[in-house]
Amino acid sequence: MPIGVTPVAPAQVRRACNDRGMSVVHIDAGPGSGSASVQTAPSGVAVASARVAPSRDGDTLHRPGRLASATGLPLTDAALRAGAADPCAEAADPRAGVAPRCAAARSADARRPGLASTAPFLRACRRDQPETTPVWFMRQAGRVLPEYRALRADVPMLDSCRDPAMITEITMQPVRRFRPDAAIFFSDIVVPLVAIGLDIDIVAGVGPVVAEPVRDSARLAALRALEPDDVPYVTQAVRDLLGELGGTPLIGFAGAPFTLASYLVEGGPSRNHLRTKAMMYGEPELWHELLDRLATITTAFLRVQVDAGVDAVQLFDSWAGALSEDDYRRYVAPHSARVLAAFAGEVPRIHFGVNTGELLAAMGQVGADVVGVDWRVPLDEAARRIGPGRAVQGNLDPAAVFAPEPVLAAKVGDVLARGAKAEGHVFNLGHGVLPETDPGVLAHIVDLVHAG
Ligand SMILES: Cc1c2[nH]c(c1CCC(=O)O)Cc1[nH]c(c(CCC(=O)O)c1C)Cc1[nH]c(c(CCC(=O)O)c1C)Cc1[nH]c(c(C)c1CCC(=O)O)C2
Repeated sequence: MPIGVTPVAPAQVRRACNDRGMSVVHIDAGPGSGSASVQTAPSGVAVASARVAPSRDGDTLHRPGRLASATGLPLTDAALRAGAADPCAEAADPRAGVAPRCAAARSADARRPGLASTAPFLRACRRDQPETTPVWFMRQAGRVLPEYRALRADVPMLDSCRDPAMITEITMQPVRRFRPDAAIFFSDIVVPLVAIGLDIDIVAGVGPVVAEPVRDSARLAALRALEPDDVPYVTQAVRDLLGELGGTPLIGFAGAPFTLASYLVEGGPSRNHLRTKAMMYGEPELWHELLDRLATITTAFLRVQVDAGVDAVQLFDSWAGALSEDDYRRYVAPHSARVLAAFAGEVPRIHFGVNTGELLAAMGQVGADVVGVDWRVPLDEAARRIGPGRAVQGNLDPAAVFAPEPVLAAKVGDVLARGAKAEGHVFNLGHGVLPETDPGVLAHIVDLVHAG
């Protein structure tokens, strides 16, 4: 159902300050239209959401950043005219000698204290044994959710990745629905490359498409270092999310140098990575310079996320499974190792690739605390290959969601039993959620995992 365009009368506006230090403006758009709210973070960035009358299938849409259509005003104008400037400031009374609630909330915008020792996801990453096995899903945000499809209906993928309100809302959608043990920051692996000026589009059903592939040393110059100012929306969205998430940890992520290189050299998704391997074998100096530049960009992109407060990072080397172990160790591992080493001892580092059964030991050795495993190798065998000192993440076949419930439940039970033999286990799918997946089945899997 479309959001109405009822103008907002002053009498319908209420101001408040929530316990996360955000100024909140509630706007009641009148009977049958639902309500809208604008939250202005201490930084001044406005986050809007609208509750509209339920649609026919009973879903309520939360549409951040779309308050323009709810009120007929641009988002920031709506916030300002509603007087959202800073009610928290009014609440502060320096003479009272008591920190106002809002100020306390503001100071808590670093990683949340105590979470590392309480959140099952973070405990499992550190090879502790929480009471329940933590679970989240790669690609849990996205097309399986009707509320995501509604929000993204006329917004290009990369635009949504550069809008803090959209990032926050899309990251929160699966958290509200499935109650997983971790949220994953909504973005894409090409976002840092776009941020430094590369012409890349994400084409629906295809993936990233690069206008000018990087195939010679002249094009390498385009891969300049990424500065925090290139991605202000990432910093802002992570900060806003920390306030939204309560006790749920937030995972930041980036693409690993090899997987990014494959997109850049091929110009888009590739089955056999022919041009990529041709450069790797034929021009090893150029190859290593390319991966070195990508490692620098990836490290900087993760640094922005970690400094803003994410609780863990996942380095996606989705296509590493295209390589033999020897080639992986020679041409790829040193660059991934440099990225991961930058965060040693700061936050848990998860390293994941698909079809990496033969690479599991090598991927563990590049500096991961947790090694992600696809569905092809049973987790107990995967843990044996990875060796001591690492937790595992995975590894239900993403297609198992289409199995009859008893078969699905048995498969979940098998993953749990084998994962219990590892030093730490984070339940996940063996790769991203498939677009045809019924979200209700994902919620059921969360329940099955938590029930043990
Ligand atoms: C290889 C890769 C990409 N992006 C990513 C990887 C590594 C993970 C993996 O192995 O799948 C990482 C990624 N991309 C996205 C996330 C969001 C967080 C999450 O919920 O996991 C994450 C973690 C959003 C996205 N990234 C993309 C979508 C779909 C875009 C849309 O909804 O139109 C989402 C939600 C697009 C994308 N971006 C990419 C591909 C292959 C595609 C799919 C193209 C398609 O089938 O439409 C590149």
